Amino acid sequence: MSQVVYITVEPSEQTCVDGISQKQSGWIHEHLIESADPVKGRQFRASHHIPKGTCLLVDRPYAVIPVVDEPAVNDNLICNNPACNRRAPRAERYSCLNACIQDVAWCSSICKDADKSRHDFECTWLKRYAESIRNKLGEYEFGMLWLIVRLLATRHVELQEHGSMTGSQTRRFKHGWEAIDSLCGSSGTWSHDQVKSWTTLVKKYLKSSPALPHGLSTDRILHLICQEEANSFGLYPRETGHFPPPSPPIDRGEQFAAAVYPTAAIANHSCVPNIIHKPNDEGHMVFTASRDIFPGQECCISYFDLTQHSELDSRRGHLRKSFRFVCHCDRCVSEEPAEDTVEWSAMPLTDDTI
Ligand SMILES: C[S@@+](CC[C@H](N)C(=O)[O-])C[C@H]1O[C@@H](n2cnc3c(N)ncnc32)[C@H](O)[C@@H]1O
Repeated sequence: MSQVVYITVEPSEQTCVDGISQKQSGWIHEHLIESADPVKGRQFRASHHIPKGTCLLVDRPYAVIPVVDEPAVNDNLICNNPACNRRAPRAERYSCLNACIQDVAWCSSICKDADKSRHDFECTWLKRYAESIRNKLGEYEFGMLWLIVRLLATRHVELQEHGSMTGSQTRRFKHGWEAIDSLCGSSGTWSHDQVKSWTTLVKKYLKSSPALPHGLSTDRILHLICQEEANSFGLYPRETGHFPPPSPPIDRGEQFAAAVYPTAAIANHSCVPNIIHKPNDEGHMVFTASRDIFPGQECCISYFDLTQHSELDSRRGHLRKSFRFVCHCDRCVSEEPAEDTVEWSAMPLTDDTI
């Protein structure tokens, strides 16, 4: 293996200065702890005072896909080696010899070689299905299915390297496939019609086969889609979560990738977030405290650009539609007119309400 591939370092051994990761793997601030909320589920809390500007988390994606228009000519396409994820400018790119899809490229021959076993897992599937999925179902569905294939590819590499899934008993947070396995989201989270449509996609495109040898049941893959849809991040070049929104507003830029992060996925949403998040140049998700956070306080990000939805109805409507939950952040609860309290929380998350 070359020096740019996976470097596995215990989180405690790593340092983070001014929001910049010093290592290739994940890092978690010692005062950021996991706890549980009866309504929201898992959450991050501060165990001690965390000063504004503190870097809290640098998390490496378990799987990431590029999301760009016209990949062949787009300089924002990222290197497909998951240990790199840096931009792969057109002039310096290495493509797949099997010519699977143009979205797959590496920034150097070292990255291409280092990514061989992971890409081999997805290559036949991409060659066989990518074009027809894109033509029939569009870019969103293709991206979702490809991200699932990449989750399975990383699991495949993890199994090859360790023989079994590595345990997290000695760590503060689960990692690897074990962390992906424990992500929230199930068929109960999504509408009946949505689950029915995903079931059809799983049977058609994601069943275990020689083209996609994952060995998992169709139910498990359906569950993985439900988890991925509740936990994946869009990657934008600039920060998300400034509150109050600065004037003029900060445009977070155009999405260039989508990813699933094992630890960052624990962060709940708040419409008055105390964490700003942004991917670094290697696609690692970096959390930074946007104000002082006091012991016991929940640490939250914003799941969307807060300048796009300022009123309570607009914010809650957006979260219900895109993420299928009723926001119970401090700001939404405090802005609820008394008579609305029952209405919002009693409203079922069925298709006709979104
Ligand atoms: C990315 S996960 C966050 C971690 C999650 N709480 C867990 O248990 O793993 C997103 C899910 O957390 C819950 N959630 C996040 N923010 C919330 C909020 N402001 N109000 C209510 N539920 C929230 C919703 O169930 C949502 O689907």
